[in-house]
Amino acid sequence: MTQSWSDRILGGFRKTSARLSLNLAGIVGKTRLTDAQLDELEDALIMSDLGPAAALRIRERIAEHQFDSGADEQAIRLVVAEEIASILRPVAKPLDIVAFPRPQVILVIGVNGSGKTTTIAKLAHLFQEQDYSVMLAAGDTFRAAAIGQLKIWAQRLNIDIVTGPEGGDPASVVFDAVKEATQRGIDALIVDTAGRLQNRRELMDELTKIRKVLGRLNPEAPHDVVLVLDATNGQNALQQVEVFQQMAGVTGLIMTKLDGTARGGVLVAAAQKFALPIHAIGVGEQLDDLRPFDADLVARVIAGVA
Ligand SMILES: Nc1nc2c(ncn2[C@@H]2O[C@H](COP(=O)(O)OP(=O)(O)OP(=O)(O)O)[C@@H](O)[C@H]2O)c(=O)[nH]1
Repeated sequence: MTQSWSDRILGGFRKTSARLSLNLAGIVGKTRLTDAQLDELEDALIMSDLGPAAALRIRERIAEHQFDSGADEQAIRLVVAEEIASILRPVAKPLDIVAFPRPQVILVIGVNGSGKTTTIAKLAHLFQEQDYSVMLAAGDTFRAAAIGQLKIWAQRLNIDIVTGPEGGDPASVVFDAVKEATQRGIDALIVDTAGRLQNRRELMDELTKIRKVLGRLNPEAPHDVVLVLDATNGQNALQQVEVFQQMAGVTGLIMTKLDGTARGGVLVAAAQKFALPIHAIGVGEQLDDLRPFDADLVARVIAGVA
């Protein structure tokens, strides 16, 4: 039986939600919580991967809240859900195709294994469903397997892909791709990039060069620099945002693998800390497993009131 969308989302946030539940159990107050109870609550939120800043914000909200019918677990959860939603709502922004002139160039970055290739395929599929024409560029020339994987997806999606030789210059692949996409009036050009963080200097040079070449062809390009994060990485994902911010100037995030054993609370921590748009979330390995990011649903699931 296939799982529903909210079941999958539940999957990805179950760990966070369960830990929060465990830690909230037993907190019962009158119209206001005591400082000790607020401390307990704040700890519970931090342990649920929401991060210290979001935890403090939620604590303050609860501290000022007047629980007229008593502060039981459910009443507290509702306030927690509302505050998480208010952290998430401003960052929930789909990736829209608006570039003029076309194409909109979307650079996709992230460490190897984060789900970058699959996310590119899912994004391409999403745009196709919205009747946009899409082209791919295999800018990770470092590994033949990366080029091969992307080719297979392009075939499945029936879209064109520009590739270069293994070990070739990624910037030249991107240059060719933008030229071709421009000539053909393609709406969205999605560019894969290498993700070997262990050699930061090289990667940074590579990304800088790609940006320079793009800028020469179209000063607006890249229109988007989307960082793909693996939700199962928990707090490490936050460090990756910082590193890639410095290297490539991230404009938005997509968090993947929110279906399995993910620690989805990290999404709230990222929203609070970086205020970067979260374009979508990945909840599986299939093409239609990229979903818009629904701030209210995610907030309710984490707080356990869904
Ligand atoms: N469960 C789940 N698995 C995913 C999701 N997205 C990607 N994957 C899987 O994660 C693995 C890595 O995905 P890739 O797309 O190959 O990741 P990549 O970042 O391109 O990695 P490299 O090809 O090693 O650079 C694959 O087995 C994917 O099927 C997701 O949302 N949920």
